Amino acid sequence: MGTGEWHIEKRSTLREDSFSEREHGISLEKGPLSITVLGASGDLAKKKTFPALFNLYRQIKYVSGPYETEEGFQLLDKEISDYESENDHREGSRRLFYLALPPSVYPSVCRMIRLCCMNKCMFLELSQVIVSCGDGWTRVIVEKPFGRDLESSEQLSAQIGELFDESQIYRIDHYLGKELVQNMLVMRFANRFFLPLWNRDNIDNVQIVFREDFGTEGRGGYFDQYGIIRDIIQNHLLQVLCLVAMEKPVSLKPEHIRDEKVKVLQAVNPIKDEEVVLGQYEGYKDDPTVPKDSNTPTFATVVLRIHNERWEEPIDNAFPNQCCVAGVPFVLKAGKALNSRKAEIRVQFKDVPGQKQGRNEFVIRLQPSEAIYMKLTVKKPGLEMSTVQSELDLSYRQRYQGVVIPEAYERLILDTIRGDQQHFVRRDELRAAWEIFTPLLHRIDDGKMRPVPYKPGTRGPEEADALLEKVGYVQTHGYIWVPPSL
Ligand SMILES: NC(=O)C1=CN([C@@H]2O[C@H](COP(=O)(O)OP(=O)(O)OC[C@H]3O[C@@H](n4cnc5c(N)ncnc54)[C@H](OP(=O)(O)O)[C@@H]3O)[C@@H](O)[C@H]2O)C=CC1
Ligand SMILES: O=C1O[C@H](COP(=O)(O)O)[C@@H](O)[C@H](O)[C@H]1O
Repeated sequence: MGTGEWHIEKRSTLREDSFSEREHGISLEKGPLSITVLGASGDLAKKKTFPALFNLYRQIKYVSGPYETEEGFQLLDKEISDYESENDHREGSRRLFYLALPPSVYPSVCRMIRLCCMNKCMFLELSQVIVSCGDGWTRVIVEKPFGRDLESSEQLSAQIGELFDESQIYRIDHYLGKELVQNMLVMRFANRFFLPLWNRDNIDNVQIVFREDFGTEGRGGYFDQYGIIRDIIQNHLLQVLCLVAMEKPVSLKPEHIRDEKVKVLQAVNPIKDEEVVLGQYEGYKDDPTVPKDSNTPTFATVVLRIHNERWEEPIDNAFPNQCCVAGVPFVLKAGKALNSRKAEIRVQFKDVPGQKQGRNEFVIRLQPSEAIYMKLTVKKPGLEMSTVQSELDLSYRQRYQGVVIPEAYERLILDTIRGDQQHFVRRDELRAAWEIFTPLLHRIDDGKMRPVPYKPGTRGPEEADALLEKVGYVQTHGYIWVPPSL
């Protein structure tokens, strides 16, 4: 739905074999399913939502109209109801609304959906007596950024919470749909060799990195209101941090996993200004939609410390006033218009006494070319007794040849249809995420912290690498990776 005239497009129906029952017992429901994309003419819908929907082979109808009035939504309801009547609707009508919209219109759109477009109960054809609502449902997918800070997010949550139950609200963070993000808990908790090492005694620092080699390009107007912390760090990278740092959940049930995520978020210490570097690429303000005095960061490195037994250094009782030894630094780094595109988790282990060659690193590359590798020291092959840096390498393209890794949105939309909220953000989780970043965001919004300029096509501000070094990261030199040939 957007603005302008109505028009309708039909596509082929879903292949019967494209779903299978999930291990945790969620089975395919039957009955007509209507998916409505609100914000259909926008960037997100074009880049992510439609391709994902297309891959799921669903019908897509396009209905345009204003967001604030009932009229358009009544027409939408009629369109969906007609479709449901044309199909076998005895199993219940299932309606999924995907809000690819700015959060400012979420409340009015949700109100209209509640008022006009909820799934219908089924009638006996002749007597018009309600017999059942079948397995019908109405679910709403909402995109990030969900609010601008703690207060606005809570306000939004309260407004939407009056209209829909938590079980109907799917707060999407597409990083949770990425293959290697979904692998994180399996790797951590299903492998013996990680269990005893995953803590402050062995891990020196963790980096969670997002780099893009293009700027805001046509999205300057949107981006300038949010900046890189709200666009990437407060949501995508923080969600990844949860999976890296959380304790083992009681089970893989969505609520158990989300309970642990909330706990770890609540244990994050307040961010210190001296552990933040902000940057803005030169040329960002040339975009006519960006104010000339914009203070918005397009790059940020933020260090988080987690106050719990696993990650925090114990206070040395001999030096109770000693400050600043705050435990393992989790360095969240994101930037636009840099010299490369990648997203990765880099876990760097502490030095081995007497070993000078390089620290062990465990790297999970989310994109591009999914890979998990472990940098380690081995004997250099040959007659001499010398050492060299090498790797244990699980490159997905090589190891899983012919396997298609689904797009994150494809997976998450399917989860919504199945009613599985494991990879979606719960309300209390969102609140805890905003609690971490709101003070810093307000300091930036008030101009108390300013981004340093950096040249597009570089690594970003040099200060960021200096901060990384200051918190303990030691770059490995002399490591050469030889890509395997297929
Ligand atoms: N299966 C696979 O595909 C594998 C691929 N490789 C490849 O081998 C190459 C080397 O791997 P690896 O050593 O892990 O990764 P890199 O050499 O790319 O980066 C290592 C770390 O050093 C930082 N860094 C890079 N340049 C600088 C600099 N000038 N100053 C300060 N810090 C810097 C990086 O920061 P930042 O994150 O900001 O870049 C990153 O934290 C990479 O291209 C990698 O993709 C290796 C093993 C397996
Ligand atoms: O949510 C967002 O993510 C994209 C990057 O997504 P990816 O899956 O390609 O890593 C980013 O470009 C955009 O600014 C942001 O809003």
